[in-house]
Amino acid sequence: MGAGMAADLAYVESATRRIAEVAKSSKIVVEKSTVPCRTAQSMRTILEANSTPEVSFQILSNPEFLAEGTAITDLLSPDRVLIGALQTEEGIAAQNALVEVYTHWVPRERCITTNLWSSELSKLAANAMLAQRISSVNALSAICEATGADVDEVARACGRDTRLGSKFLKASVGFGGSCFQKDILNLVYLSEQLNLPEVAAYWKQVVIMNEYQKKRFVRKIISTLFNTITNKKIAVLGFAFKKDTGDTRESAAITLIKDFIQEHARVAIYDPKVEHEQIYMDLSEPGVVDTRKEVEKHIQICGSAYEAAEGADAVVIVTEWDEFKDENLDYEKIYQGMHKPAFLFDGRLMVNAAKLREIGFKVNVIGKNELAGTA
Ligand SMILES: NC(=O)c1ccc[n+]([C@@H]2O[C@H](COP(=O)([O-])OP(=O)(O)OC[C@H]3O[C@@H](n4cnc5c(N)ncnc54)[C@H](O)[C@@H]3O)[C@@H](O)[C@H]2O)c1
Ligand SMILES: O=c1ccn([C@@H]2O[C@H](COP(=O)(O)OP(=O)(O)O[C@H]3O[C@H](CO)[C@@H](O)[C@H](O)[C@H]3O)[C@@H](O)[C@H]2O)c(=O)[nH]1
Repeated sequence: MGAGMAADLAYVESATRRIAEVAKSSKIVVEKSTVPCRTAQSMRTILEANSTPEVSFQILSNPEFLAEGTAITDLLSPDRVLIGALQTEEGIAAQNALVEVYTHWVPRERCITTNLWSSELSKLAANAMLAQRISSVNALSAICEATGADVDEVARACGRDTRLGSKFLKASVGFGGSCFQKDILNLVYLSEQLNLPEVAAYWKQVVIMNEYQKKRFVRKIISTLFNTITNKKIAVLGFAFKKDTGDTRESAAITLIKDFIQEHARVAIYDPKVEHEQIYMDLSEPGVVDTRKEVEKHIQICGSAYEAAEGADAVVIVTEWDEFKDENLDYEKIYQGMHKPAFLFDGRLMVNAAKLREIGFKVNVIGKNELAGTA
């Protein structure tokens, strides 16, 4: 039940049983992983069934909020540390003990204490709200492309309202990463289990919009390349789900490249960090292209953006690596090596389109229309 949506808690359960088995004295058990709301209840039932007058257990929820690429800064200087506990005398004592640990490097006012269920739900809620902002701005990016509004300008104008705030409003080819989709689907499943179908549908739309954004980008590329990419060479810059990490879990690049392969394009990939083996693994598709040899027929993994773009019909920026910015990459050189017309699709709003158009590129940026500013 819940396949593809619910969290698999088998290992949480077995770890809890193991703690119950081996504990010789009272313990505070801290949930760090992201779990469905009320997971601590099952843990408590297991632990309490094994407690004795000498050995008792307290469970705390202390969700991890670090983001990849900034993990150390996030650990050393978190916006907040959240610690949830049962609001019993023993629960609050355990909560205070963990607060004490954090106050060695985190100011006390940044440690938020709540009840256990608020803490578990807040982790899912924070990720759902962050992803929702991206889906909101991505939904607006489609309107921008159709009207001549510029999604960066819209995000800046909205973000200056202190009630909205400016962060996490960067339109993109879609959010990726191991957390957002999984955690939202977890929330959707929880809502369904709680017989709240409208709530479930509301959060599910964030994921649906994310999928739509990726498909929309692919469709735009195909239609711009005269409705076919068969045998055309597409250079994909970036494979990781975001910059400064080699992680590819749920990366938009995977969906995009699989679609390019499906449309019989030749795909050249460059990412500064991702391991080549990882790329082959991610692009294997059981029953379609299921061996590395099969994948190799469709893709070429390159050592630089220049190599990937050599002889390409289109360059597609998928990950926001700094080295793809126009002040860091020699786009003149890239242009020289490409088939003409040379198309560039910016899925991360990184390049100065006007500058690249001057070089000769046909530029397409998510959430921007070439005719912007004209009548
Ligand atoms: N990645 C992030 O940025 C991040 C941030 C905040 C919270 N989280 C949460 O932290 C948890 C872990 O995420 P992650 O990205 O580190 O996952 P991960 O897959 O990178 O790491 C999980 C680790 O657990 C090990 N493992 C898996 N099954 C095991 C088992 N049965 N016995 C022993 N070890 C086992 C794996 O080998 C791996 O080292 C998740 O709940 C996630 O939602 C992750
Ligand atoms: O304005 C933005 C911000 C991010 N992204 C994309 O969103 C995804 C996720 O980015 P980010 O949240 O920075 O990375 P994660 O490492 O997935 O971190 C998220 O997921 C973690 C795991 O739960 C949480 O701990 C973090 O707080 C939460 O930010 C990436 O593909 C980004 O490129 C955008 O498209 N536009």
